[in-house]
Amino acid sequence: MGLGSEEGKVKSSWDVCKSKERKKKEGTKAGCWVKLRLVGSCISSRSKVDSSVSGTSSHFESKSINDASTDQPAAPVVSSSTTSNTESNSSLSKLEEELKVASRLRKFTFNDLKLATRNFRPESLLGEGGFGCVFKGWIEENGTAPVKPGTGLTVAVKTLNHDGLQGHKEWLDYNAKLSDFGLAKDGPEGDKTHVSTRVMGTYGYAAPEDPKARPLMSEVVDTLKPLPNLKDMASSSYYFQTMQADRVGSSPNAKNGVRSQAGLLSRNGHQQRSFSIPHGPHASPFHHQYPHQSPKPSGKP
Ligand SMILES: Nc1ncnc2c1ncn2[C@@H]1O[C@H](COP(=O)(O)OP(=O)(O)OP(=O)(O)O)[C@@H](O)[C@H]1O
Repeated sequence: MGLGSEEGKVKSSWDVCKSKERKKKEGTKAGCWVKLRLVGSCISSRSKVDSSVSGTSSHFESKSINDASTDQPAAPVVSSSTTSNTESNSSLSKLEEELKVASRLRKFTFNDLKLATRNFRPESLLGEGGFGCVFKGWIEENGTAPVKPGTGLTVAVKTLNHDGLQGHKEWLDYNAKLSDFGLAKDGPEGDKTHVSTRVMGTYGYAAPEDPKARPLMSEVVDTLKPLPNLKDMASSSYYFQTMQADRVGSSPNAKNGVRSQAGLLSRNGHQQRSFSIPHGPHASPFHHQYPHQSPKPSGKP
């Protein structure tokens, strides 16, 4: 990315950034989020800012802008060589992959980036995106320490807006130790009649810096084994039953042409409540989500 064309924008962008910053400082004590890229080169791993030094909440992300570059300080990207047939195996290899990437992370302090960009000074401003300003800085080739301008690696550091959510998800993920063991089943959607038996959910997530906190996949599988047959659970659910009834009712082959309402099945002219709802339709968590009529357009005006 050429820097010359950015020169004209620098002053005005900086003014915009500064005045925004001023407003934010007055209104909130929220931390500064930063994102980092190499200029004309790349770091193949994602990195995180340690905000403990500055006491502010900071986020750092390195992004490749030139994947063809081979002069890299970070380890090469590990290729995925695991060929798994089962889902748990592929999940396992995915986790392994994540751990390998995590082990290559560089951890920056806010101060590192502050010094690298010479205190985010106006002269270091490269430009402004929708979510914040981008500054030029210099860090050592194989580490995180700031170095003199013109030496080491040139990087672009983005300070994310205080009230923006860019990078928020990654930051939360990084901070999570083990979380969300919730499991869910894929229900039928639209035209699809197939009910997936695949269990969706996060088996567990360990912070990259603490891989020991991650449970072994075999432990996860053992935990899941005693669960009741999820396929049966799904097909006897209120959601599935109602969906089926609605589909039969809206089918052109439906004999009596009576469409079902949520929670009621129409068979042979008799109305009966779906057996999967012991306490009526309000017992279902899907009650408010599922439309009473088929979402499928009828094709008629
Ligand atoms: N690596 C870089 N080298 C040189 N200039 C850069 C670099 N990265 C960003 N810039 C400058 O900073 C400006 C903003 O970049 P940024 O990545 O924030 O843009 P964006 O993706 O449009 O923003 P956002 O994601 O906030 O909407 C760019 O238009 C460019 O002028």
